Amino acid sequence: MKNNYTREDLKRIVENENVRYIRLQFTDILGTIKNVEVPVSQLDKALDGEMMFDGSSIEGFVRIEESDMYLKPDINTWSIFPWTAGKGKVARLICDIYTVEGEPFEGDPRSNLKRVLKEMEEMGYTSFNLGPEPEFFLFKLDENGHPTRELNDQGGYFDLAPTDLGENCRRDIVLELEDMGFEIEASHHEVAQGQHEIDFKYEDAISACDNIQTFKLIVKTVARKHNLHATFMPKPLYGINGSGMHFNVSLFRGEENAFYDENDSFGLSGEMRHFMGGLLKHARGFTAVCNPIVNSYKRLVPGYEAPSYIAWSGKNRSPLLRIPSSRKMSTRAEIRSVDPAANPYLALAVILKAGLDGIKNKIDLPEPVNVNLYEMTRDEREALGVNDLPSTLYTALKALSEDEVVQDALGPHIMRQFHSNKSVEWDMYRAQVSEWEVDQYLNQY
Ligand SMILES: Nc1ncnc2c1ncn2[C@@H]1O[C@H](COP(=O)(O)OP(=O)(O)OP(=O)(O)O)[C@@H](O)[C@H]1O
Ligand SMILES: N[C@@H](CCC(=O)O)C(=O)O
Ligand SMILES: [Mg+2]
Ligand SMILES: [Mg+2]
Repeated sequence: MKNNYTREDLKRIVENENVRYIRLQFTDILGTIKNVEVPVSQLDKALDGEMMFDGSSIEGFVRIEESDMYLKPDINTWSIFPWTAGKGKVARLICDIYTVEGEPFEGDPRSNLKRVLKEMEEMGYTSFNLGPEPEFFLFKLDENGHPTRELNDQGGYFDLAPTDLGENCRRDIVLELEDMGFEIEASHHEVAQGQHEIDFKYEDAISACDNIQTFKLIVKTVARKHNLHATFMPKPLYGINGSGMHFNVSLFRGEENAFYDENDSFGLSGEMRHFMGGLLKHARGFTAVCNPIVNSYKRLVPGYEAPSYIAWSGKNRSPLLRIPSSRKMSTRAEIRSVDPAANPYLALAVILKAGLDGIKNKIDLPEPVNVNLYEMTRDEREALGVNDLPSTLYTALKALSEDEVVQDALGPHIMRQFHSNKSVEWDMYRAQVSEWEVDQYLNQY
């Protein structure tokens, strides 16, 4: 979704399209999109990277004493929000964050991903590609406009109307996404009632993460217009599938997919096997980043097409990694644990770093597990050397503290802020008394 506009192009577009405001966007450590909105008269100043904001007001960024930060827009991310037609349109530019000293800010997830990508380039690769598969639920709003957990349809996987009442909403979402330059590959109802998936074409790491952030914004905005609430919460309802955001990834060297080898019996290169070996080795360490909220772990349980065990397969959907059957340019690894609560820039940084560590250290890829892991006993899994993914945010944070490669992928600033913020979240959660406990214990004890 990158364009190649010059400053002059933007000025012409502003004039022709009657753009009145520009949102300068960035993402904080927790994955939330932040905006500084400026009138279009400030376009030059913004493009010169001279717009300042107060970093101390952003969670996990900096202390009051060092709060001034600069927003440096990426001109290739210019886009007009299609729903702002009328009086005056609003456009956005996605920004990197710089310190007053003119250095990329180490707490900025987008700049941090660029740092890890440099390491990849030094190893001879030219791009890391990501095709994400974000899933979400559509729920009804109550009479006060607040979200409920009441589903608005009874549809199932690939069902068509009239059962799929969310279809009109999803179709509108796709149209708005296309207006913003997304190349939509597929859009369908997911396995659970009220659950949807829209897949867009893979792009290089930074553009793909920018796309995920834009995608979430558009899905939520359009759903509201249909009087629905779209949620990317990983497991909103007990007993049915949760929402994942599978990451399909590949490393390219120029026009060549470094994961593909036509001479290998599976069509997979040695680099890919080592990359996957690295992913498996660091899977426990990177889980806190890819599954960052308490609720993420309610999804990573057996039986709902989400992984709970560290293994790979070419066929089935119960392990952490799957190798979809397409080859040549589409040869890719699908990481099935990631969920849509993850900060995409951070999740991709830890995944890339884990894979590169596999290549650097020639980490061996174990044998695939082509049976349904959900149906195996712990002893059977242990006999195959299959470990568990962390089952709570607490165990995931502990595994993160023990994995230096994953910590390096975050850098010390993000690591410190992420870990302390998430530890507070866990402490708040563990003191709660849930309905399940009351139902189980109130009478019995
Ligand atoms: N070389 C590649 N590198 C990274 N991503 C790729 C590559 N080739 C294709 N993709 C992306 O992979 C994604 C494939 O999504 P698709 O829904 O087909 O996967 P799936 O795993 O079969 O679906 P599901 O898990 O929902 O059953 C798309 O975003 C596509 O653009
Ligand atoms: N919803 C499932 C994935 C279903 C699928 O394979 O598309 C998950 O939580 O990951
Ligand atoms: Mg899916
Ligand atoms: Mg998938």
